[in-house]
Amino acid sequence: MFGTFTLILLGGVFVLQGLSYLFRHPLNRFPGPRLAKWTSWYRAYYDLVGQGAWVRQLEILHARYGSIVRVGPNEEAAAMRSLLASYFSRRAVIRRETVIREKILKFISRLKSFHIEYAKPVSLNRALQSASLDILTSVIFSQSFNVLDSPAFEHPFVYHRKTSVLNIWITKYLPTPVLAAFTRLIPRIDLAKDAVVKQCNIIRKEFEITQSDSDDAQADSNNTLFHYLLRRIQELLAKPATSATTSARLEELLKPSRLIGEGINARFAGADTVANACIVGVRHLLINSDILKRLVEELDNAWPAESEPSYEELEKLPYLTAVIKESLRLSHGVVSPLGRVVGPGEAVIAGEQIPPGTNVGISATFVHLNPELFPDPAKFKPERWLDRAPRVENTTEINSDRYLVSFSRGPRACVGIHLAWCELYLIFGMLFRKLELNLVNVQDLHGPLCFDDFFTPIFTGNPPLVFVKERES
Ligand code: HEM
Repeated sequence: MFGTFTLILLGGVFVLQGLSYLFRHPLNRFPGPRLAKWTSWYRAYYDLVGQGAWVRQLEILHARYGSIVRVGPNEEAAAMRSLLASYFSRRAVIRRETVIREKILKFISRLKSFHIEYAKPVSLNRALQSASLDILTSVIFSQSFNVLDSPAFEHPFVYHRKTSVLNIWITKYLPTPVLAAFTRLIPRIDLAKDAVVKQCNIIRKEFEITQSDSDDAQADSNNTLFHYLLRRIQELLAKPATSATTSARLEELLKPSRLIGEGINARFAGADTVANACIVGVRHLLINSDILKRLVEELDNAWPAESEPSYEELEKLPYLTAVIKESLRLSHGVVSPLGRVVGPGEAVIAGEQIPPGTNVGISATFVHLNPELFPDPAKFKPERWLDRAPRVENTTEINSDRYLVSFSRGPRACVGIHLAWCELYLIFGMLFRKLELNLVNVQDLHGPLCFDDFFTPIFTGNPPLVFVKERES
């Protein structure tokens, strides 16, 4: 009896709070679906039941309500960061170039022997995902995950990717016990969770080894992410001028759970994003022979058979650069709107005053596919990045680097940007200089390239299948 009464009381408070929120909230003047103003389960429906359909729903909402849409009760979407930024600085990345190059050579050699080993064409998406995971893990950890060694590029860390990322939305909305029951009920999700847990365990182990190996932590040659973070935080703590507050903050960063978390974060932030840019770029190159021909010509001229240009030399190639920018534009980076909090003062967005404290977010897709910024936006056109017309006053600048927001902008932008660029130059450069990819399913690749929104996009539809041959130099 008492229990029922408490439930009714709690339910009443919840409904009253909801109603007052609904009618008195300062964001009420912004249009949007009624349900979304009241509960974040509106979005959860598209994330979970629609399995990555949120960005598609946002397109519909923008078409219906205009450029600003209220999509949640309050949503329109340091020290560790600066340490990560210096670990991934341009100079540090260039120092690790040989490690990246080695993994790409391994990738290329696996592609070359694929049809002899398996008597079938290579499915490129998984191959590229495997390569990017091995490159990243070999750069930041003492050993790479070596998924490139797996038969037919089907390592579980790559194979279960889609179901693994569904966990992002499940963990966002469900409390842990419900989540545990849910994953056990659906074996596919359980398997994917297993793949994620295994990767987290490898990273945890890597941290424990680094920690126990404290003498080596001083050695410059030991350049893993954990060695670097432990060494730098300890150096900062040892500085005589460090205040008590700063020390407390640094001690907090030294906690194993925090550091392991950063390793896991880097693993999941830095592999699929690079793979996606490659998946999009390679696919478009394979179905646009003129673009491919121009790229290969540029590479052949800059790269005689007997030499291996460095990343810094490849960066100077204009067409290769344009191909990479176009691949980044159409792969978007992160497609879920990235949340930022307005403040301390008001902000003006699309001509509207937004109160401080409001969570706002814009998906990179709406920028990258805006025809006013990128004319004919769905088309893969590297030429748009070359010989851009000078900006005419009071007009929108078109095809501008300013609107290439795959890495986001400002203080929360990607810390791995230099590593990503280096990987992309070397992957695109080496792949198309060294190999000939003969597409066997051209009919599957025409039509728009669609994706599901799992924070980063998961591209749907059939992947390119290719037979690979070494190019004659
Ligand atoms: C084409 C490749 C990449 C793209 C498009 C990309 C995009 C992004 C974006 C948009 C963010 C901001 C997320 C937010 O605001 O919450 C981000 C954050 C981040 N990225 Fe990347 N990224 C790429 C590659 C990498 C690589 C190679 C690494 C290396 C580990 C990396 C590590 C990170 C980390 C650690 C963060 C979180 C930074 C923070 O906590 O503020 N990313 N990335």
